[in-house]
Amino acid sequence: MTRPRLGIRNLSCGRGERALFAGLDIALVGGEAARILGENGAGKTTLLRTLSGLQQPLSGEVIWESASDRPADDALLLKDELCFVGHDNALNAALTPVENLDVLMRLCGRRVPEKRIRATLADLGLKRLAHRPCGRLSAGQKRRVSLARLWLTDAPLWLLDEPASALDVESRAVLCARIATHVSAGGIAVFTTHEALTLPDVPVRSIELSPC
Ligand SMILES: Nc1ncnc2c1ncn2[C@@H]1O[C@H](COP(=O)(O)OP(=O)(O)OP(=O)(O)O)[C@@H](O)[C@H]1O
Repeated sequence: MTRPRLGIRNLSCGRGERALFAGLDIALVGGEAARILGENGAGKTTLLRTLSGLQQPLSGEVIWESASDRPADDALLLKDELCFVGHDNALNAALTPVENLDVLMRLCGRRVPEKRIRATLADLGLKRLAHRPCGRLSAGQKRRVSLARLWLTDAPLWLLDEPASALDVESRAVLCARIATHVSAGGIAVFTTHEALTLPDVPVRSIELSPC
């Protein structure tokens, strides 16, 4: 079976004209995970934004080779190939977890039955909060709602920016297990974290961003 590939070649990224890092080379295939390291402001979020297609690199290239029949040079913003959980939760405070997840999945080109969204929230211990406006949830509860996307998507590429922020120990372990399952099934996960995140039975490559 073909495995997806993510190639990052001689990549230089920045904000405006200013380069944050340069000459980054990474090659990942399905079944691999990468942890992006670097001090505050090193450009970890900028890298994930660039990989997702939300911003252009200053130079270099990002190549996504899908496991499907898509051409190798297709843009990464192929919504159904990518699940990007950003540093912000991207939740509308006035909408409930069920409504927010419905919107977020539609933005990725997926229609997920409400029944499945509710079941996923229940599995994640959020059953009683499923219909409460997200503005009335705690920081960790909001993060868990945002991360529930990882149980609803079948995108092969996951880009996760500080996914464990605000999570308690138990939720962090559940998250790690979910990422490991995704990678073991042939997916690719690229994540940033300041905390130690251990993915059971999955090799994780550490990539340090060095300032220019
Ligand atoms: N919207 C923006 N406009 C201009 N500059 C920005 C913007 N967002 C971030 N920056 C700058 O870009 C640099 C890299 O930011 P980035 O968020 O990628 O770093 P990071 O490695 O993810 O940091 P942290 O560990 O604090 O999350 C920082 O110096 C920051 O000040």
